[in-house]
Amino acid sequence: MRVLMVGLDAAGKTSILQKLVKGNTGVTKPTVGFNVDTVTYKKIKFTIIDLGGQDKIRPLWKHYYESVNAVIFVVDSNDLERLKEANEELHNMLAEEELKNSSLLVLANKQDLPDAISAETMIEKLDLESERGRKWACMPTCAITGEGLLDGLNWLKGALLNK
Ligand SMILES: Nc1nc2c(ncn2[C@@H]2O[C@H](COP(=O)(O)OP(=O)(O)OP(=O)(O)O)[C@@H](O)[C@H]2O)c(=O)[nH]1
Ligand SMILES: [Mg+2]
Repeated sequence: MRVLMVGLDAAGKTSILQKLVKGNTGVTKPTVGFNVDTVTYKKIKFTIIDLGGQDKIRPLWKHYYESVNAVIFVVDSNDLERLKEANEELHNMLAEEELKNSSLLVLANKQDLPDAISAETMIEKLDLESERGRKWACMPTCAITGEGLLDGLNWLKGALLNK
């Protein structure tokens, strides 16, 4: 299963990939380009492509849309100022024809931080209910503890198999 992981810079994408692959997070640098790794969970092999989220390189995301089964959109739940920007980038991306049939998993990351909003609030802030006709879910995660990450893979597995 080919999964694209995107989201604004510093949302925690590379940390999430590290946690899933190595079991712990290390020091990360802003991703320029991409990281790719595979994780096998419940007999499903997930190839996760982690793209850099800095605004100048967001235009590169579209080069990876082809033959993607699902998109993971990671949001910093503690960065309330940039939720609007995250909303815009998410919906711009979902408007792309190539992603019409892909499932969407939103990870409300950094749940360990004091101002983090809940997954329910994230659904409202990102207008996810407007995504009719698409399989989507929003889950609370923490890259550092790994909270929610396997629940996310489990949901992706279900979304893939029920297609
Ligand atoms: N407290 C907390 N910090 C996190 C969490 N996830 C990531 N971070 C921190 O957030 C910062 C950015 O994390 P990255 O994983 O590099 O973010 P990214 O989304 O890959 O960023 P780009 O590559 O620039 O798009 C790092 O300092 C991480 O340690 C989390 O769940 N909780
Ligand atoms: Mg990164």
